[in-house]
Amino acid sequence: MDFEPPFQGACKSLLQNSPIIDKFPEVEECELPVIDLIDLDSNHRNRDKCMNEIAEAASQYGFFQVVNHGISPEVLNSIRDEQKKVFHQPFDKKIEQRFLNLSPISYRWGNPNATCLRQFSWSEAIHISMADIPSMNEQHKSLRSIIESFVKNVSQLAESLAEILAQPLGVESSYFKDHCPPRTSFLRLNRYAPCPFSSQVFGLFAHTDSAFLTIVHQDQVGGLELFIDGRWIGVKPNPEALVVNIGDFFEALSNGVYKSIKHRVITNHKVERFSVAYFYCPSFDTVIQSRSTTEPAVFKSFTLREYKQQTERDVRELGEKVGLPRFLH
Ligand SMILES: O=C(O)CCC(=O)C(=O)O
Ligand SMILES: [Fe+2]
Repeated sequence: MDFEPPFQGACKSLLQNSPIIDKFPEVEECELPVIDLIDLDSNHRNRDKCMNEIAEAASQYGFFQVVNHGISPEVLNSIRDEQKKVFHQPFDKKIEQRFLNLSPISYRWGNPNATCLRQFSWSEAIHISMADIPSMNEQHKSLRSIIESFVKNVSQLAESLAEILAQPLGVESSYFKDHCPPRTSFLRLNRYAPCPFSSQVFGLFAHTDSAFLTIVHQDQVGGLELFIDGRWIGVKPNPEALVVNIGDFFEALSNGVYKSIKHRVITNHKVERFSVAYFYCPSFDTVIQSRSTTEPAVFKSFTLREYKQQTERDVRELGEKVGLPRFLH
């Protein structure tokens, strides 16, 4: 199929040099906490309870699901359809310098920096900076317009969740409006191709997200796994829900109270999988400083620029990001 990236060639030497793993151990599937956001309605008597549930899930699991999130099924289905169409374009087209008229390297596949099979990702992604959306190609009008609708909704959701999570930390209510202007976040369209080595290669290797929080719309194929209490757990897809996870910057801001949990995606032998992830991020010069009235700061303050530079260096030299441990006091 001419849309498929040459995954097999790219990870051939990694496959040869890696010890043969019979199979990834079977993981248990779990239902993440599901939080009904209808309760956030300002007059609702359950509003405080709902806010507590969000903060509790963020500190216990770092991951939760939300229903009644305000994004219509039509928008969610349309973005899935458009995403499918764009990934099913010829591979040669996708690797063109200015594919969709986005910044260079917006289209990514595999992992050119992988030094071992564990770091390879049998997937492709289009990483879209919010700042790039207005310049997207005219011939992809329908993709652009559905991205705009999705982003309009998901960015509001991200801001509300962030404000709720900020409250118990004593972070001023204007913090996110001030530091996360609309242009600084990212959208990532993911496609996980069927993989003949599904017992040995990941769809997306284990990582934490460089964001305040991430909101994921996944299809019903499944494959997302989280590392909780020393073991990997599979997330059972819920068609009504979006998945929310805490990223590194909220873990740092909250002085380790909210957890940025390692997660990965396993491949599927037969079917392709799609997901859309929205990364709620601050501007480059925002200083992220751990807030706590009672505990000493666990992390040194850093700007997003410093974090990104450190991450890029680690990926170049080690094949993967080290992340927050680099900034421990
Ligand atoms: O595909 C998923 O479910 C998760 C995607 C993800 O973790 C990411 O894009 O950072
Ligand atoms: Fe992620």
